[in-house]
Amino acid sequence: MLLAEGLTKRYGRREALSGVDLNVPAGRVVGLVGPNGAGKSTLLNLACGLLEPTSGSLRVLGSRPAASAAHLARVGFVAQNTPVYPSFSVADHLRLGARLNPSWDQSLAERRITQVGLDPGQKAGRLSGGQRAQLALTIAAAKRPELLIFDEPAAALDPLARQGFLVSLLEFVAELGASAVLSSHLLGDIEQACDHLIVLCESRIQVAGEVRDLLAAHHRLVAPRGELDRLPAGVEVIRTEHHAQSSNAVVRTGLPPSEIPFRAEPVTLEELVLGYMSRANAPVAEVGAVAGEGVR
Ligand SMILES: Nc1ncnc2c1ncn2[C@@H]1O[C@H](COP(=O)(O)OP(=O)(O)OP(=O)(O)O)[C@@H](O)[C@H]1O
Repeated sequence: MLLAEGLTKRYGRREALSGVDLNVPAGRVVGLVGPNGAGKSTLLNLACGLLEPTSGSLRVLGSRPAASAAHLARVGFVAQNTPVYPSFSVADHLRLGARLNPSWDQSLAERRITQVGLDPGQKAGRLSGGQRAQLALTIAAAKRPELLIFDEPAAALDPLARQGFLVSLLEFVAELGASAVLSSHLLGDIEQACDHLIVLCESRIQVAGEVRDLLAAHHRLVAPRGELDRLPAGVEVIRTEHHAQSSNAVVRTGLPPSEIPFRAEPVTLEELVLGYMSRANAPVAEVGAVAGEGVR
């Protein structure tokens, strides 16, 4: 679904993406996470063809992004803050969608608008944030795309509206048999909705893969302080935290827990993501250390 090789995007001298390699298979709901300024919107805008790479390549559903009108119809995009036309009514948005999209599914659009309780006569500028997000999602989905891309669509919504939005998103993905990419700072949302994870920090991919595989390959270790040096080869330390008597570490390894000389517990998705974000922020000399107290 997404294949990037050496993908680089510069804005002037600022490198927003640096040599990104990615291979995400079709049929996934992908969570894209990373701190502010990491390059998430840049990656999503490249995937929609709104930006051109400076170098490297990106293929979306097997083609260059926005390669043709037919390819554009295969991708639905909901931009940050779910923009709509304020003076157009909900029904006007559906009419516009029908005019602009050859594969438009009016009955799907009308059914969803009714289901989420939107008034077709209401001006979009008077909708709440949650209602606007539902409208934008409906328009993107009524194109019947193979891939839905969302840039922080639910960031401004209250927990109940966010939940409603996520449920709608997953229902669309199931109904359309589509893939989806969703950028978010809300790790709970990612955990709930996504089966594939990309952590992007400092313009680079820190880790990417199936959530299930990533959780299986990472552990939280609890060791007496100063003893993490005894970790065997093949255990990569992602993050350590030192207390008076003990050290905790998030590690990545293919070794069975029985071969690790400390108590190994499962990690949560949040611990995993925070581990990689902290490592990306660590001073250069400490990044890449394999074990011990050098990595924080
Ligand atoms: N049009 C632009 N011109 C110059 N620099 C830009 C432009 N757009 C983004 N940048 C810079 O590129 C970097 C990546 O920005 P981007 O918006 O992709 O990050 P992000 O991960 O989506 O951030 P956020 O979570 O805050 O939305 C940032 O340093 C940003 O300042």
